[in-house]
Amino acid sequence: MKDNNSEPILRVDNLHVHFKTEDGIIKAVNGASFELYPGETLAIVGESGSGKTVTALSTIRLLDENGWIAEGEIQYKDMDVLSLSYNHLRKIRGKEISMIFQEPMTALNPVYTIGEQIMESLELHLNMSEKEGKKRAIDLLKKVGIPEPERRIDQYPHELSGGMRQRAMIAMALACNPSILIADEPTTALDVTIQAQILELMKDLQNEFKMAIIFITHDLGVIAEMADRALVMYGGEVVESGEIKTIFKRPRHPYTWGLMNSIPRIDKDEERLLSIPGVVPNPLNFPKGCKFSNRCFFADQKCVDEDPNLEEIEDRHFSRCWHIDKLLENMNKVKEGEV
Ligand SMILES: Nc1ncnc2c1ncn2[C@@H]1O[C@H](COP(=O)(O)OP(=O)(O)OP(=O)(O)O)[C@@H](O)[C@H]1O
Repeated sequence: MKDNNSEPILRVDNLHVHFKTEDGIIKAVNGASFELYPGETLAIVGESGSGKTVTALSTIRLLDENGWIAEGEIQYKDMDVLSLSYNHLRKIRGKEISMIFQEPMTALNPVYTIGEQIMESLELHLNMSEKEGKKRAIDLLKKVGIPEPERRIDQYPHELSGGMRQRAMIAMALACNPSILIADEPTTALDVTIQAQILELMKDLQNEFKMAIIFITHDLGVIAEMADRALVMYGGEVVESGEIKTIFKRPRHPYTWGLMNSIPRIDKDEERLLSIPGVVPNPLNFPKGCKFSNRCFFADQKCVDEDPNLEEIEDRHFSRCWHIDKLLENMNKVKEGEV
């Protein structure tokens, strides 16, 4: 949980990330800014291609070879990330800022045992002896809920079930007690029961390890319980940001509202699913005005012509929309059953 008095541990300001492709320059992130506070969970939400992963990975400059940070500032603790040497960056990656992914096999090496992989990280970053490392690895496997850790430590990734592999990857990511964990769709590939267990585990570990989490997901439903704040991204831009409770109670961007309406409600007799028509715009050729204008119920000529700024619409709640008034009117109509 966020400590309101603390300084941010990570600050990203006006981040622009580009990729060179045969078809031209892809503008994947277009001016994203955010802060991350110690111990909090910040969700980055949006459909596929909205720039969530690239934004998060840019914080440790982990971009594909054809990509670069075209503009912006990134500050981690008192360090200017964009001017760090490669050696310095390597010390931060995996130790202070670590990652887990949707597919654990991206992070786990199939030819080494789970124990060897955790111990390697401990040796590399913390200079631990083999004996100390093994003890810590067993302890970590226990913490992430892997039964019989003394035996499992000698198993290879393919010998574990999907849920257990996810737990092993989490153990590896937490080995050096990071201050930030980037979790990129960590539960998307798992069935609902295992998904709930992994989310619960992450919350417990966050309390124990006092780390901040950047939780990337396309599913607003997942973050309701998990996150303190959210950035909603569309077309490489933040279109709404704020406390998670505020965003769920009072969404102030038509895109967020659309995402919320795509969550099936089990507490309603009649399930109402208004999914968002159309697809995310091509990053080689964004519309001139608001990037969401061609899919928005409320768009008019102004939206097509002029790109709105991200404005603070109430305390620490930001939205990038010309027509919050129309959105509110419509939300009320839906609430009253008129639409
Ligand atoms: N190496 C690359 N070369 C070209 N384009 C890329 C590269 N990596 C990412 N992109 C593009 O950048 C945009 C943002 O990608 P990103 O992976 O951040 O989206 P996302 O919101 O995380 O979606 P997903 O959930 O599908 O990963 C997309 O249009 C993607 O195709």
